[in-house]
Amino acid sequence: MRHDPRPGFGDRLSAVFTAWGQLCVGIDPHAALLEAWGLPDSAAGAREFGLRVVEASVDRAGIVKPQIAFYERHGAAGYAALEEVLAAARAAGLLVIADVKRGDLGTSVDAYADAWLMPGSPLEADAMTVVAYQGLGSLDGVIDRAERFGKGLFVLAATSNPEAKLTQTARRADGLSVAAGVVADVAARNAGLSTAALGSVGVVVGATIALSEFGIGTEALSGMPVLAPGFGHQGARIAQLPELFGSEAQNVLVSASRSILSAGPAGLAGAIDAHVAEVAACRA
Ligand SMILES: O=c1ccn([C@@H]2O[C@H](COP(=O)(O)O)[C@@H](O)[C@H]2O)c(=O)[nH]1
Repeated sequence: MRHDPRPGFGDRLSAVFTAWGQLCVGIDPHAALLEAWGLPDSAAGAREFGLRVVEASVDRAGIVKPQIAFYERHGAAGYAALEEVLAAARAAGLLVIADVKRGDLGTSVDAYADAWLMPGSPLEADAMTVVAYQGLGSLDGVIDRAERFGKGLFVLAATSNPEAKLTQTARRADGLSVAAGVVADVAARNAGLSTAALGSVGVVVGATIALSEFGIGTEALSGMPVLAPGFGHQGARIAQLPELFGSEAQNVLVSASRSILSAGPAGLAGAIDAHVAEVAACRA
């Protein structure tokens, strides 16, 4: 029998769901939000913004998702700010998903995993988003690292943006849609790697899409964490969670950024509480 030195990400995620529910609070310091919050459009502003979201999330929600693009746009100083936000969130016990959407051939994408998942890395997170358009096999090294370090991965399958449909509903050589193929490949990898009820490799499925139009049945998502952006600002309603994901709604991370962040610093805690309550109400 295999000996797992660290608890798997799936197990940690399940514990967070039980303790705090399924809301994932986005940390997206858009320039417009920085202005609305009275913060400068700079690395210092993005740092302050991120730290305030972390502070408001503690004891209210269990998961945060920094969107790395909004730190990267400030260059090296943005990355330094991000390091502080990531460290503060992890030190506070929040589960941190780095929304970085990395993908490449094996050796290069492995280095991304070292950056975002390796214990002790300045950018260490608990999970990262990845892209499998070079084949799920290109992520073998990343998946191995995730398993070894007790970390998680979310592979883009059917994304929330409308422009994605043309590509993600295209047929692969095996007849599956690109989106359904990613889901099937992830399910196969989880089956081989984890005995946990919830695997450590999950998928990104937008809450704005109709799964059936992408050739995905909800049962295909069984046992895998599903990161679902698109709630709030992009139009999906949290109340639709059961209708969108059926029995697999229990595995969904309900991701919302602007619908929470637009409440401003004074309204932030209340907005998080309201989102948490809405998720809990439709899961009851
Ligand atoms: O399919 C996807 C994948 C990622 N995202 C990211 O999630 C947030 C959504 O922000 P909102 O303000 O709640 O719309 C953002 O960081 C996206 O880059 C996504 O929207 N869709």
